[in-house]
Amino acid sequence: MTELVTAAQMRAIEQAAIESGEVTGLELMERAGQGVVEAIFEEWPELDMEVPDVPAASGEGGAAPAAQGRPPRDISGPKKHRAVVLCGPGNNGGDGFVVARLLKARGWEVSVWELAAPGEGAPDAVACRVAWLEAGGTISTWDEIEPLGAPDLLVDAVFGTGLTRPIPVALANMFRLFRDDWEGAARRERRKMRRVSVDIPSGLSADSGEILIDWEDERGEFPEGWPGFMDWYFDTDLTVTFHNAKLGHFLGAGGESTRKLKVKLLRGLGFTDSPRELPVSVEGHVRLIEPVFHGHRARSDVWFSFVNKHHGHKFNHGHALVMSGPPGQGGAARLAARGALRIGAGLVTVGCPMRAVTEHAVQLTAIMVKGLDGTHGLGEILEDKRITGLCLGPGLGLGPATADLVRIALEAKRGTVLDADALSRFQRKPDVLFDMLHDNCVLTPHGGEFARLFPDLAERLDAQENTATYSKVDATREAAKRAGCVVLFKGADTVIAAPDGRCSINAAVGDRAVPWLATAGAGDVLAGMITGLLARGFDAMSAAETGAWLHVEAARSFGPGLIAEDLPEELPKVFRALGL
Ligand SMILES: NC(=O)C1=CN([C@@H]2O[C@H](COP(=O)(O)OP(=O)(O)OC[C@H]3O[C@@H](n4cnc5c(N)ncnc54)[C@H](O)[C@@H]3O)[C@@H](O)[C@H]2O)[C@@H](O)CC1
Ligand SMILES: [K+]
Repeated sequence: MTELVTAAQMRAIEQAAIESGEVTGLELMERAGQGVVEAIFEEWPELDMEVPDVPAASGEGGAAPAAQGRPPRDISGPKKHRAVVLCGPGNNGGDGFVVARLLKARGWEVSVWELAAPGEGAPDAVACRVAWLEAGGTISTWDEIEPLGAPDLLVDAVFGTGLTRPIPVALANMFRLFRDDWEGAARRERRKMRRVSVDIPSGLSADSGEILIDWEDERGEFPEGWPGFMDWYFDTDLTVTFHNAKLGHFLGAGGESTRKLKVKLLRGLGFTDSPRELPVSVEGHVRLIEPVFHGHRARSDVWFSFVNKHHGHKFNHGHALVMSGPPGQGGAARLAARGALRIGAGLVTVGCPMRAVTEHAVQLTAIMVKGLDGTHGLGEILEDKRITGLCLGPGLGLGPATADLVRIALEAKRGTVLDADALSRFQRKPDVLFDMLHDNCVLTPHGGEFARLFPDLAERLDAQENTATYSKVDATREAAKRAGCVVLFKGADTVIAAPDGRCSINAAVGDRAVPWLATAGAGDVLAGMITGLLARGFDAMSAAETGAWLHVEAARSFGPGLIAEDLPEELPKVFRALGL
Protein backbone atom coordinates (compact mmCIF):
# COMPACT_ATOMS: atom_id res chain seq x y z
CA MET A 1 0.00 0.00 0.00
CA THR A 2 1.08 3.55 -0.54
CA GLU A 3 1.64 5.65 2.52
CA LEU A 4 -0.20 8.96 2.66
CA VAL A 5 1.02 11.85 4.76
CA THR A 6 -0.29 15.04 6.26
CA ALA A 7 1.26 18.45 5.63
CA ALA A 8 3.02 18.30 9.01
CA GLN A 9 4.41 14.84 8.32
CA MET A 10 5.67 16.00 4.93
CA ARG A 11 7.36 18.98 6.53
CA ALA A 12 8.99 16.66 9.07
CA ILE A 13 10.36 14.43 6.30
CA GLU A 14 11.66 17.46 4.43
CA GLN A 15 13.15 18.98 7.57
CA ALA A 16 14.90 15.75 8.51
CA ALA A 17 16.46 15.54 5.05
CA ILE A 18 17.66 19.15 5.21
CA GLU A 19 19.01 18.80 8.74
CA SER A 20 20.92 15.66 7.83
CA GLY A 21 22.80 17.78 5.31
CA GLU A 22 21.97 15.53 2.38
CA VAL A 23 20.04 18.23 0.58
CA THR A 24 19.18 21.91 0.85
CA GLY A 25 15.71 23.41 0.71
CA LEU A 26 16.62 25.13 -2.53
CA GLU A 27 17.67 21.84 -4.11
CA LEU A 28 14.38 20.32 -3.08
CA MET A 29 12.49 23.20 -4.64
CA GLU A 30 14.47 22.90 -7.87
CA ARG A 31 13.77 19.19 -7.95
CA ALA A 32 10.07 19.77 -7.24
CA GLY A 33 9.86 22.16 -10.20
CA GLN A 34 11.68 19.64 -12.40
CA GLY A 35 9.29 16.96 -11.25
CA VAL A 36 6.31 19.06 -12.31
CA VAL A 37 7.81 19.71 -15.74
CA GLU A 38 8.63 16.01 -16.17
CA ALA A 39 5.09 15.08 -15.21
CA ILE A 40 3.61 17.61 -17.64
CA PHE A 41 5.51 16.11 -20.57
CA GLU A 42 4.77 12.56 -19.49
CA GLU A 43 1.10 13.40 -19.38
CA TRP A 44 0.98 15.50 -22.53
CA PRO A 45 3.90 14.45 -24.76
CA GLU A 46 2.53 16.68 -27.51
CA LEU A 47 3.64 19.68 -25.44
CA ASP A 48 7.22 18.46 -25.65
CA MET A 49 7.42 18.68 -29.44
CA GLU A 50 9.83 21.02 -31.15
CA VAL A 51 8.28 24.28 -32.15
CA PRO A 52 8.26 24.50 -35.96
CA ASP A 53 9.77 27.52 -37.67
CA VAL A 54 6.54 29.12 -38.77
CA PRO A 55 5.85 32.80 -38.21
CA ALA A 56 2.89 33.44 -35.98
CA ALA A 57 -0.36 34.08 -37.82
CA SER A 58 -1.37 36.70 -35.30
CA GLY A 59 0.99 39.06 -33.53
CA GLU A 60 0.72 37.21 -30.26
CA GLY A 61 3.04 34.28 -30.70
CA GLY A 62 6.32 36.04 -31.44
CA ALA A 63 9.23 34.49 -33.30
CA ALA A 64 9.69 30.75 -32.95
CA PRO A 65 12.96 28.84 -32.69
CA ALA A 66 14.37 26.97 -35.69
CA ALA A 67 12.39 23.98 -36.86
CA GLN A 68 15.39 21.69 -37.21
CA GLY A 69 14.18 20.39 -40.54
CA ARG A 70 10.71 19.27 -39.47
CA PRO A 71 7.67 20.12 -41.57
CA PRO A 72 5.31 22.60 -39.97
CA ARG A 73 2.42 20.89 -38.18
CA ASP A 74 -0.18 23.59 -38.19
CA ILE A 75 0.09 27.03 -39.62
CA SER A 76 -3.16 28.46 -38.37
CA GLY A 77 -2.00 29.95 -35.08
CA PRO A 78 0.89 31.20 -33.00
CA LYS A 79 3.41 28.45 -32.60
CA LYS A 80 5.20 28.89 -29.33
CA HIS A 81 3.83 26.82 -26.52
CA ARG A 82 2.48 29.20 -23.99
CA ALA A 83 2.13 28.84 -20.21
CA VAL A 84 0.64 30.98 -17.51
CA VAL A 85 2.06 30.26 -14.06
CA LEU A 86 0.14 31.55 -11.03
CA CYS A 87 2.44 31.87 -8.04
CA GLY A 88 1.48 32.21 -4.39
CA PRO A 89 3.53 33.77 -1.60
CA GLY A 90 5.03 30.58 -0.13
CA ASN A 91 7.14 27.66 -1.27
CA ASN A 92 4.40 26.41 -3.55
CA GLY A 93 4.87 29.66 -5.45
CA GLY A 94 8.62 28.98 -5.33
CA ASP A 95 8.04 25.71 -7.18
CA GLY A 96 6.01 27.72 -9.69
CA PHE A 97 8.97 30.03 -10.43
CA VAL A 98 11.13 26.97 -11.11
CA VAL A 99 8.52 25.56 -13.48
CA ALA A 100 8.32 28.90 -15.27
CA ARG A 101 12.09 29.07 -15.71
CA LEU A 102 12.40 25.49 -16.94
CA LEU A 103 9.62 25.95 -19.48
CA LYS A 104 11.12 29.20 -20.70
CA ALA A 105 14.46 27.44 -21.13
CA ARG A 106 12.68 24.99 -23.42
CA GLY A 107 11.49 27.80 -25.66
CA TRP A 108 8.10 28.35 -24.12
CA GLU A 109 6.47 31.74 -23.82
CA VAL A 110 5.74 32.03 -20.10
CA SER A 111 3.78 34.63 -18.11
CA VAL A 112 4.05 34.61 -14.35
CA TRP A 113 1.47 36.24 -12.16
CA GLU A 114 1.99 36.41 -8.45
CA LEU A 115 -0.52 36.85 -5.70
CA ALA A 116 2.14 38.41 -3.48
CA ALA A 117 5.91 38.24 -3.58
CA PRO A 118 7.47 35.67 -1.23
CA GLY A 119 8.83 37.21 1.93
CA GLU A 120 11.59 36.45 4.41
CA GLY A 121 9.73 33.40 5.62
CA ALA A 122 10.28 31.68 2.29
CA PRO A 123 13.94 32.34 1.32
CA ASP A 124 14.06 29.47 -1.20
CA ALA A 125 11.03 30.87 -2.98
CA VAL A 126 12.68 34.31 -3.01
CA ALA A 127 15.79 32.74 -4.58
CA CYS A 128 13.75 30.98 -7.25
CA ARG A 129 11.90 34.22 -7.99
CA VAL A 130 15.24 35.98 -8.47
CA ALA A 131 16.44 33.16 -10.73
CA TRP A 132 13.30 33.59 -12.83
CA LEU A 133 13.92 37.33 -13.21
CA GLU A 134 17.59 36.70 -14.02
CA ALA A 135 16.51 34.30 -16.73
CA GLY A 136 14.70 37.23 -18.34
CA GLY A 137 11.27 36.43 -16.95
CA THR A 138 8.75 39.06 -15.97
CA ILE A 139 6.16 39.07 -13.23
CA SER A 140 2.74 40.67 -13.13
CA THR A 141 0.59 41.10 -10.09
CA TRP A 142 -2.88 39.66 -9.91
CA ASP A 143 -4.68 42.98 -10.18
CA GLU A 144 -3.02 43.40 -13.57
CA ILE A 145 -4.31 40.09 -14.80
CA GLU A 146 -5.87 40.03 -18.18
CA PRO A 147 -5.63 37.24 -20.70
CA LEU A 148 -2.63 37.72 -22.96
CA GLY A 149 -3.73 35.02 -25.35
CA ALA A 150 -4.70 31.45 -24.75
CA PRO A 151 -2.14 29.35 -22.89
CA ASP A 152 -1.53 25.66 -23.59
CA LEU A 153 -0.84 25.24 -19.94
CA LEU A 154 -2.11 26.88 -16.79
CA VAL A 155 0.08 26.12 -13.78
CA ASP A 156 -1.43 26.53 -10.34
CA ALA A 157 1.34 27.18 -7.81
CA VAL A 158 -0.69 29.40 -5.52
CA PHE A 159 -1.04 27.36 -2.33
CA GLY A 160 0.25 23.94 -1.41
CA THR A 161 0.55 22.16 1.89
CA GLY A 162 0.95 25.48 3.69
CA LEU A 163 -2.65 26.55 3.18
CA THR A 164 -4.09 26.45 6.63
CA ARG A 165 -6.07 29.66 6.70
CA PRO A 166 -9.25 29.98 4.63
CA ILE A 167 -8.89 32.04 1.49
CA PRO A 168 -11.25 34.94 0.71
CA VAL A 169 -14.23 34.03 -1.42
CA ALA A 170 -13.15 36.60 -3.99
CA LEU A 171 -9.85 34.82 -4.53
CA ALA A 172 -11.58 31.48 -4.84
CA ASN A 173 -13.81 32.99 -7.49
CA MET A 174 -10.76 34.10 -9.41
CA PHE A 175 -9.61 30.51 -9.76
CA ARG A 176 -12.82 29.82 -11.59
CA LEU A 177 -12.54 32.93 -13.71
CA PHE A 178 -9.02 32.15 -14.82
CA ARG A 179 -10.13 28.81 -16.01
CA ASP A 180 -13.18 30.10 -17.84
CA ASP A 181 -11.45 33.08 -19.43
CA TRP A 182 -8.51 31.14 -20.66
CA GLU A 183 -10.48 28.14 -21.71
CA GLY A 184 -12.62 30.43 -23.85
CA ALA A 185 -9.52 32.04 -25.33
CA ALA A 186 -7.99 28.62 -25.98
CA ARG A 187 -11.12 27.52 -27.84
CA ARG A 188 -11.03 30.63 -29.97
CA GLU A 189 -7.39 29.99 -30.85
CA ARG A 190 -8.02 26.30 -31.38
CA ARG A 191 -5.64 25.40 -28.60
CA LYS A 192 -6.26 23.02 -25.76
CA MET A 193 -5.57 24.37 -22.33
CA ARG A 194 -4.29 21.86 -19.78
CA ARG A 195 -4.40 22.72 -16.10
CA VAL A 196 -1.80 21.44 -13.70
CA SER A 197 -1.64 21.97 -9.95
CA VAL A 198 1.60 21.94 -8.04
CA ASP A 199 1.31 19.64 -5.00
CA ILE A 200 -2.44 20.09 -4.49
CA PRO A 201 -5.16 22.14 -6.17
CA SER A 202 -5.03 25.54 -4.48
CA GLY A 203 -7.85 26.15 -2.07
CA LEU A 204 -7.86 22.60 -0.67
CA SER A 205 -6.46 21.49 2.64
CA ALA A 206 -3.74 18.87 2.20
CA ASP A 207 -4.92 17.26 5.43
CA SER A 208 -8.67 17.08 5.08
CA GLY A 209 -9.30 17.61 1.37
CA GLU A 210 -11.79 20.29 2.38
CA ILE A 211 -12.17 23.59 0.60
CA LEU A 212 -10.87 26.39 2.80
CA ILE A 213 -12.98 29.46 2.25
CA ASP A 214 -13.45 32.54 4.37
CA TRP A 215 -17.14 33.15 3.82
CA GLU A 216 -17.12 36.39 5.81
CA ASP A 217 -14.50 37.97 3.62
CA GLU A 218 -16.45 38.47 0.42
CA ARG A 219 -14.07 40.91 -1.19
CA GLY A 220 -10.78 40.56 0.60
CA GLU A 221 -8.15 42.66 -1.08
CA PHE A 222 -9.31 41.69 -4.53
CA PRO A 223 -11.10 43.71 -7.20
CA GLU A 224 -14.82 44.07 -6.77
CA GLY A 225 -17.37 42.66 -9.11
CA TRP A 226 -16.24 39.07 -9.41
CA PRO A 227 -19.35 37.07 -10.17
CA GLY A 228 -20.99 34.12 -8.42
CA PHE A 229 -19.54 31.15 -6.57
CA MET A 230 -18.67 28.08 -8.53
CA ASP A 231 -15.72 25.81 -7.79
CA TRP A 232 -13.93 27.20 -4.79
CA TYR A 233 -10.69 25.43 -5.45
CA PHE A 234 -8.44 25.40 -8.45
CA ASP A 235 -10.07 22.89 -10.76
CA THR A 236 -7.30 20.94 -12.42
CA ASP A 237 -6.48 18.14 -14.92
CA LEU A 238 -3.26 16.95 -13.34
CA THR A 239 -1.86 17.29 -9.85
CA VAL A 240 1.83 16.70 -9.30
CA THR A 241 2.78 16.06 -5.71
CA PHE A 242 6.10 15.27 -4.13
CA HIS A 243 7.48 12.29 -2.30
CA ASN A 244 4.17 10.99 -0.96
CA ALA A 245 0.56 11.66 -1.81
CA LYS A 246 -1.23 13.66 0.84
CA LEU A 247 -4.46 12.78 2.65
CA GLY A 248 -6.16 15.74 0.99
CA HIS A 249 -5.72 14.15 -2.45
CA PHE A 250 -8.20 11.45 -1.50
CA LEU A 251 -10.54 12.90 1.10
CA GLY A 252 -13.59 15.10 0.54
CA ALA A 253 -13.46 17.63 -2.28
CA GLY A 254 -9.78 16.76 -2.72
CA GLY A 255 -10.76 13.33 -3.92
CA GLU A 256 -13.24 14.77 -6.40
CA SER A 257 -10.81 17.31 -7.76
CA THR A 258 -7.72 15.12 -7.97
CA ARG A 259 -8.63 13.50 -11.23
CA LYS A 260 -5.10 12.51 -12.00
CA LEU A 261 -2.27 12.44 -9.52
CA LYS A 262 1.42 11.94 -10.16
CA VAL A 263 3.84 11.52 -7.30
CA LYS A 264 7.36 12.72 -8.04
CA LEU A 265 10.19 11.63 -5.83
CA LEU A 266 12.52 14.28 -4.54
CA ARG A 267 16.04 12.97 -4.75
CA GLY A 268 17.86 13.76 -1.57
CA LEU A 269 15.04 12.58 0.66
CA GLY A 270 16.63 9.19 1.13
CA PHE A 271 14.62 7.29 -1.43
CA THR A 272 16.01 4.24 -3.09
CA ASP A 273 13.66 3.11 -5.80
CA SER A 274 10.28 2.63 -4.24
CA PRO A 275 7.75 5.34 -3.63
CA ARG A 276 6.00 2.98 -1.27
CA GLU A 277 8.55 3.19 1.49
CA LEU A 278 8.84 6.20 3.69
CA PRO A 279 12.47 7.16 4.17
CA VAL A 280 11.87 8.56 7.60
CA SER A 281 9.54 6.86 9.98
CA VAL A 282 6.33 8.83 10.03
CA GLU A 283 4.16 8.06 12.95
CA GLY A 284 0.47 7.69 12.40
CA HIS A 285 0.56 7.67 8.63
CA VAL A 286 -2.42 6.49 6.64
CA ARG A 287 -2.29 3.84 3.93
CA LEU A 288 -4.03 3.96 0.61
CA ILE A 289 -5.49 0.60 -0.39
CA GLU A 290 -4.47 0.08 -3.99
CA PRO A 291 -3.03 -2.39 -6.46
CA VAL A 292 0.64 -3.21 -6.20
CA PHE A 293 2.64 -4.18 -9.21
CA HIS A 294 4.44 -7.47 -9.62
CA GLY A 295 6.16 -7.73 -12.95
CA HIS A 296 3.59 -6.83 -15.52
CA ARG A 297 0.59 -7.70 -13.49
CA ALA A 298 -1.27 -5.44 -11.12
CA ARG A 299 -2.26 -7.33 -8.03
CA SER A 300 -4.10 -5.97 -5.11
CA ASP A 301 -2.99 -5.94 -1.52
CA VAL A 302 -5.60 -8.59 -0.97
CA TRP A 303 -3.92 -11.02 -3.33
CA PHE A 304 -1.48 -12.30 -0.77
CA SER A 305 -4.12 -12.79 1.87
CA PHE A 306 -6.26 -14.76 -0.52
CA VAL A 307 -3.77 -16.95 -2.15
CA ASN A 308 -3.02 -19.35 0.66
CA LYS A 309 -6.61 -19.60 1.66
CA HIS A 310 -7.96 -20.91 -1.58
CA HIS A 311 -7.86 -24.61 -0.90
CA GLY A 312 -9.32 -27.16 1.46
CA HIS A 313 -12.69 -28.19 2.80
CA LYS A 314 -15.65 -25.83 2.85
CA PHE A 315 -15.44 -25.54 6.62
CA ASN A 316 -11.87 -24.30 6.22
CA HIS A 317 -13.41 -21.25 4.63
CA GLY A 318 -15.70 -20.54 7.52
CA HIS A 319 -19.41 -20.26 8.01
CA ALA A 320 -21.10 -16.86 7.87
CA LEU A 321 -24.43 -16.18 9.52
CA VAL A 322 -26.41 -13.17 8.32
CA MET A 323 -29.34 -12.18 10.50
CA SER A 324 -32.51 -11.05 8.79
CA GLY A 325 -35.53 -9.06 9.99
CA PRO A 326 -39.24 -9.78 9.61
CA PRO A 327 -40.98 -10.97 6.41
CA GLY A 328 -40.95 -8.43 3.62
CA GLN A 329 -37.64 -6.96 4.80
CA GLY A 330 -35.33 -9.79 3.94
CA GLY A 331 -33.81 -8.47 0.72
CA ALA A 332 -30.98 -6.63 2.45
CA ALA A 333 -29.90 -9.73 4.37
CA ARG A 334 -30.03 -11.84 1.20
CA LEU A 335 -27.78 -9.34 -0.57
CA ALA A 336 -25.33 -9.45 2.32
CA ALA A 337 -25.42 -13.25 2.35
CA ARG A 338 -24.69 -13.43 -1.36
CA GLY A 339 -21.73 -11.08 -0.87
CA ALA A 340 -20.40 -13.33 1.91
CA LEU A 341 -20.74 -16.42 -0.25
CA ARG A 342 -19.14 -14.98 -3.37
CA ILE A 343 -16.18 -13.61 -1.45
CA GLY A 344 -15.40 -17.12 -0.43
CA ALA A 345 -17.07 -18.08 2.86
CA GLY A 346 -17.49 -21.87 2.74
CA LEU A 347 -21.05 -21.79 4.06
CA VAL A 348 -23.54 -18.99 4.46
CA THR A 349 -26.78 -19.10 6.42
CA VAL A 350 -29.51 -16.50 6.65
CA GLY A 351 -30.95 -16.59 10.17
CA CYS A 352 -34.48 -15.18 10.36
CA PRO A 353 -37.68 -15.18 12.40
CA MET A 354 -39.69 -18.39 11.81
CA ARG A 355 -42.33 -16.48 9.88
CA ALA A 356 -39.76 -15.23 7.35
CA VAL A 357 -38.39 -18.68 6.50
CA THR A 358 -40.69 -19.26 3.52
CA GLU A 359 -39.86 -15.94 1.95
CA HIS A 360 -36.12 -16.65 2.12
CA ALA A 361 -36.47 -20.29 1.15
CA VAL A 362 -38.12 -19.48 -2.16
CA GLN A 363 -35.33 -17.08 -3.02
CA LEU A 364 -32.19 -18.86 -1.83
CA THR A 365 -30.42 -21.99 -3.04
CA ALA A 366 -26.73 -22.19 -2.17
CA ILE A 367 -27.39 -20.09 0.91
CA MET A 368 -29.07 -21.92 3.78
CA VAL A 369 -32.02 -20.59 5.75
CA LYS A 370 -32.48 -21.13 9.45
CA GLY A 371 -35.57 -20.03 11.36
CA LEU A 372 -34.54 -18.76 14.77
CA ASP A 373 -36.62 -18.23 17.84
CA GLY A 374 -35.42 -14.72 18.71
CA THR A 375 -32.38 -14.19 20.93
CA HIS A 376 -32.71 -17.62 22.41
CA GLY A 377 -32.53 -19.16 18.93
CA LEU A 378 -29.48 -17.09 18.05
CA GLY A 379 -27.71 -18.17 21.23
CA GLU A 380 -28.43 -21.79 20.37
CA ILE A 381 -27.12 -21.65 16.84
CA LEU A 382 -23.99 -19.86 18.02
CA GLU A 383 -23.09 -22.88 20.09
CA ASP A 384 -21.84 -24.24 16.77
CA LYS A 385 -18.27 -22.99 16.85
CA ARG A 386 -17.91 -23.46 13.11
CA ILE A 387 -19.89 -20.24 12.64
CA THR A 388 -17.05 -17.80 12.34
CA GLY A 389 -18.62 -14.65 10.88
CA LEU A 390 -21.76 -12.74 11.82
CA CYS A 391 -23.57 -9.91 10.10
CA LEU A 392 -26.30 -7.91 11.79
CA GLY A 393 -28.03 -4.82 10.58
CA PRO A 394 -29.21 -4.95 6.97
CA GLY A 395 -33.01 -5.06 7.15
CA LEU A 396 -32.92 -6.12 10.79
CA GLY A 397 -35.39 -3.47 11.97
CA LEU A 398 -35.13 -0.79 14.62
CA GLY A 399 -37.18 -2.56 17.30
CA PRO A 400 -35.90 -3.67 20.72
CA ALA A 401 -35.22 -7.18 19.38
CA THR A 402 -32.34 -5.79 17.34
CA ALA A 403 -30.48 -4.59 20.43
CA ASP A 404 -30.94 -8.02 22.07
CA LEU A 405 -29.71 -9.85 18.98
CA VAL A 406 -26.65 -7.59 18.83
CA ARG A 407 -25.91 -8.31 22.48
CA ILE A 408 -26.11 -12.10 22.01
CA ALA A 409 -24.03 -11.91 18.83
CA LEU A 410 -21.30 -9.87 20.49
CA GLU A 411 -21.17 -12.16 23.51
CA ALA A 412 -20.30 -15.00 21.13
CA LYS A 413 -17.07 -13.16 20.24
CA ARG A 414 -17.09 -14.12 16.57
CA GLY A 415 -15.95 -11.90 13.74
CA THR A 416 -18.94 -9.55 13.55
CA VAL A 417 -20.07 -6.83 11.19
CA LEU A 418 -22.64 -4.35 12.48
CA ASP A 419 -24.29 -2.20 9.85
CA ALA A 420 -27.45 -0.17 9.23
CA ASP A 421 -30.20 -0.85 11.82
CA ALA A 422 -27.77 -2.54 14.21
CA LEU A 423 -25.98 0.82 14.44
CA SER A 424 -28.99 3.14 14.32
CA ARG A 425 -30.73 1.17 17.07
CA PHE A 426 -28.07 2.45 19.50
CA GLN A 427 -28.48 6.11 18.59
CA ARG A 428 -29.74 7.02 22.05
CA LYS A 429 -27.17 4.97 23.94
CA PRO A 430 -24.06 4.46 21.86
CA ASP A 431 -22.04 3.72 25.00
CA VAL A 432 -24.12 0.61 25.60
CA LEU A 433 -22.98 -0.65 22.22
CA PHE A 434 -19.36 0.42 22.72
CA ASP A 435 -19.20 -1.51 26.01
CA MET A 436 -20.18 -4.72 24.24
CA LEU A 437 -17.93 -4.46 21.18
CA HIS A 438 -14.72 -6.45 20.90
CA ASP A 439 -11.69 -6.20 18.63
CA ASN A 440 -12.99 -8.69 16.09
CA CYS A 441 -15.85 -6.38 15.09
CA VAL A 442 -16.30 -4.01 12.17
CA LEU A 443 -18.81 -1.15 12.20
CA THR A 444 -19.74 0.06 8.72
CA PRO A 445 -21.59 3.37 9.11
CA HIS A 446 -22.46 5.79 6.33
CA GLY A 447 -22.49 9.49 7.19
CA GLY A 448 -25.92 9.42 8.86
CA GLU A 449 -25.19 6.34 10.94
CA PHE A 450 -21.81 7.73 11.93
CA ALA A 451 -23.51 10.89 13.20
CA ARG A 452 -25.97 8.80 15.23
CA LEU A 453 -23.21 6.92 17.04
CA PHE A 454 -20.60 9.67 17.20
CA PRO A 455 -22.57 12.95 17.12
CA ASP A 456 -19.75 15.08 18.52
CA LEU A 457 -17.21 13.80 15.98
CA ALA A 458 -19.64 14.29 13.09
CA GLU A 459 -20.35 17.83 14.27
CA ARG A 460 -16.69 18.66 14.46
CA LEU A 461 -16.16 17.25 11.02
CA ASP A 462 -18.97 19.36 9.61
CA ALA A 463 -17.85 22.57 11.27
CA GLN A 464 -16.42 24.88 8.60
CA GLU A 465 -13.85 26.47 10.80
CA ASN A 466 -12.28 23.16 11.67
CA THR A 467 -11.99 21.61 8.27
CA ALA A 468 -8.36 22.56 7.86
CA THR A 469 -7.14 20.45 10.69
CA TYR A 470 -9.86 17.90 11.44
CA SER A 471 -10.44 15.36 8.72
CA LYS A 472 -12.51 12.26 8.11
CA VAL A 473 -9.36 10.33 9.00
CA ASP A 474 -9.21 11.99 12.41
CA ALA A 475 -12.91 11.42 13.03
CA THR A 476 -12.76 7.75 12.05
CA ARG A 477 -9.67 7.16 14.15
CA GLU A 478 -11.35 8.68 17.19
CA ALA A 479 -14.47 6.66 16.52
CA ALA A 480 -12.50 3.40 16.35
CA LYS A 481 -10.77 4.20 19.60
CA ARG A 482 -14.05 5.00 21.29
CA ALA A 483 -15.83 1.94 19.93
CA GLY A 484 -12.88 -0.37 20.59
CA CYS A 485 -13.13 -1.97 17.16
CA VAL A 486 -12.61 -1.31 13.47
CA VAL A 487 -14.77 1.44 12.03
CA LEU A 488 -15.30 1.72 8.28
CA PHE A 489 -16.74 5.15 7.48
CA LYS A 490 -18.28 4.84 4.03
CA GLY A 491 -18.10 7.22 1.11
CA ALA A 492 -16.18 7.75 -2.11
CA ASP A 493 -13.38 8.34 0.40
CA THR A 494 -13.99 5.35 2.65
CA VAL A 495 -11.83 5.59 5.76
CA ILE A 496 -11.07 2.49 7.81
CA ALA A 497 -9.51 2.78 11.24
CA ALA A 498 -8.59 0.39 14.05
CA PRO A 499 -8.43 1.31 17.74
CA ASP A 500 -4.62 1.03 17.71
CA GLY A 501 -4.35 3.92 15.22
CA ARG A 502 -3.93 1.94 11.99
CA CYS A 503 -5.83 3.69 9.27
CA SER A 504 -6.35 3.35 5.56
CA ILE A 505 -8.36 4.96 2.80
CA ASN A 506 -10.19 3.14 0.06
CA ALA A 507 -10.50 5.94 -2.46
CA ALA A 508 -13.04 5.58 -5.24
CA VAL A 509 -11.90 8.80 -6.89
CA GLY A 510 -10.04 9.82 -10.02
CA ASP A 511 -9.90 6.92 -12.46
CA ARG A 512 -11.32 4.70 -9.72
CA ALA A 513 -14.50 6.76 -9.36
CA VAL A 514 -17.68 4.66 -9.44
CA PRO A 515 -20.61 7.03 -9.00
CA TRP A 516 -22.94 4.19 -10.03
CA LEU A 517 -22.07 2.41 -6.78
CA ALA A 518 -24.47 4.76 -5.01
CA THR A 519 -27.33 2.32 -5.51
CA ALA A 520 -29.82 0.76 -3.09
CA GLY A 521 -28.40 -2.29 -1.32
CA ALA A 522 -24.75 -1.73 -2.24
CA GLY A 523 -23.93 -1.16 1.44
CA ASP A 524 -25.63 -4.43 2.42
CA VAL A 525 -23.41 -6.29 -0.03
CA LEU A 526 -20.34 -4.62 1.46
CA ALA A 527 -21.35 -5.69 4.97
CA GLY A 528 -21.78 -9.24 3.67
CA MET A 529 -18.44 -9.24 1.88
CA ILE A 530 -16.62 -8.17 5.03
CA THR A 531 -18.53 -10.82 7.02
CA GLY A 532 -17.45 -13.47 4.52
CA LEU A 533 -13.83 -12.46 4.97
CA LEU A 534 -14.14 -12.49 8.77
CA ALA A 535 -15.66 -15.95 8.49
CA ARG A 536 -12.62 -17.01 6.46
CA GLY A 537 -10.33 -15.91 9.24
CA PHE A 538 -9.26 -12.45 8.12
CA ASP A 539 -8.65 -10.12 11.03
CA ALA A 540 -11.08 -7.22 11.35
CA MET A 541 -8.83 -4.59 9.75
CA SER A 542 -7.83 -6.76 6.77
CA ALA A 543 -11.40 -7.92 6.26
CA ALA A 544 -12.65 -4.32 6.17
CA GLU A 545 -9.85 -3.15 3.86
CA THR A 546 -10.10 -6.10 1.51
CA GLY A 547 -13.90 -6.03 1.42
CA ALA A 548 -13.99 -2.30 0.71
CA TRP A 549 -11.41 -2.58 -2.04
CA LEU A 550 -13.10 -5.52 -3.76
CA HIS A 551 -16.49 -3.80 -3.48
CA VAL A 552 -15.21 -0.89 -5.57
CA GLU A 553 -13.38 -3.22 -7.94
CA ALA A 554 -16.59 -5.16 -8.56
CA ALA A 555 -18.41 -1.91 -9.30
CA ARG A 556 -15.63 -0.78 -11.64
CA SER A 557 -15.61 -4.08 -13.42
CA PHE A 558 -19.38 -4.06 -13.95
CA GLY A 559 -19.66 -0.41 -14.91
CA PRO A 560 -22.69 1.89 -15.13
CA GLY A 561 -26.10 0.27 -14.86
CA LEU A 562 -24.95 -1.69 -11.83
CA ILE A 563 -27.50 -2.74 -9.23
CA ALA A 564 -26.64 -4.24 -5.85
CA GLU A 565 -27.36 -7.80 -7.03
CA ASP A 566 -24.60 -7.45 -9.62
CA LEU A 567 -21.85 -6.78 -7.09
CA PRO A 568 -21.41 -10.30 -5.68
CA GLU A 569 -21.83 -11.82 -9.16
CA GLU A 570 -19.01 -9.66 -10.51
CA LEU A 571 -16.52 -10.89 -7.92
CA PRO A 572 -15.36 -13.99 -9.86
CA LYS A 573 -14.39 -11.73 -12.75
CA VAL A 574 -12.45 -9.48 -10.40
CA PHE A 575 -10.69 -12.48 -8.89
CA ARG A 576 -9.76 -13.78 -12.34
CA ALA A 577 -8.32 -10.40 -13.27
CA LEU A 578 -6.25 -10.50 -10.08
CA GLY A 579 -4.96 -13.94 -10.97
CA LEU A 580 -6.53 -15.59 -7.90
N1 LIG B 1 7.61 19.53 1.72
C1 LIG B 1 8.53 19.34 0.79
O1 LIG B 1 9.24 18.38 0.81
C2 LIG B 1 8.67 20.33 -0.28
C3 LIG B 1 7.72 21.34 -0.44
N2 LIG B 1 7.75 22.16 -1.47
C4 LIG B 1 6.64 23.08 -1.72
O2 LIG B 1 6.35 23.85 -0.61
C5 LIG B 1 4.95 23.90 -0.41
C6 LIG B 1 4.65 24.29 0.98
O3 LIG B 1 5.14 25.59 1.12
P1 LIG B 1 4.71 26.58 2.28
O4 LIG B 1 4.71 25.87 3.56
O5 LIG B 1 5.56 27.76 2.12
O6 LIG B 1 3.22 26.90 1.98
P2 LIG B 1 2.41 27.27 0.64
O7 LIG B 1 3.26 27.81 -0.40
O8 LIG B 1 1.57 26.10 0.37
O9 LIG B 1 1.42 28.39 1.13
C7 LIG B 1 1.68 29.15 2.26
C8 LIG B 1 1.81 30.61 1.92
O10 LIG B 1 0.54 31.15 1.66
C9 LIG B 1 0.18 32.03 2.71
N3 LIG B 1 -1.20 31.77 3.04
C10 LIG B 1 -1.69 30.71 3.70
N4 LIG B 1 -3.02 30.81 3.78
C11 LIG B 1 -3.37 31.92 3.11
C12 LIG B 1 -4.60 32.58 2.86
N5 LIG B 1 -5.72 32.06 3.29
N6 LIG B 1 -4.61 33.71 2.14
C13 LIG B 1 -3.48 34.24 1.71
N7 LIG B 1 -2.27 33.69 1.96
C14 LIG B 1 -2.22 32.55 2.65
C15 LIG B 1 1.13 31.75 3.86
O11 LIG B 1 1.31 32.87 4.65
C16 LIG B 1 2.36 31.35 3.10
O12 LIG B 1 3.05 32.45 2.64
C17 LIG B 1 4.51 22.54 -0.86
O13 LIG B 1 3.15 22.48 -1.16
C18 LIG B 1 5.40 22.32 -2.06
O14 LIG B 1 4.78 22.89 -3.20
C19 LIG B 1 8.80 22.08 -2.48
O15 LIG B 1 9.26 23.35 -2.75
C20 LIG B 1 9.99 21.29 -2.10
C21 LIG B 1 9.81 20.19 -1.19
K1 LIG C 1 -1.13 24.44 -5.78
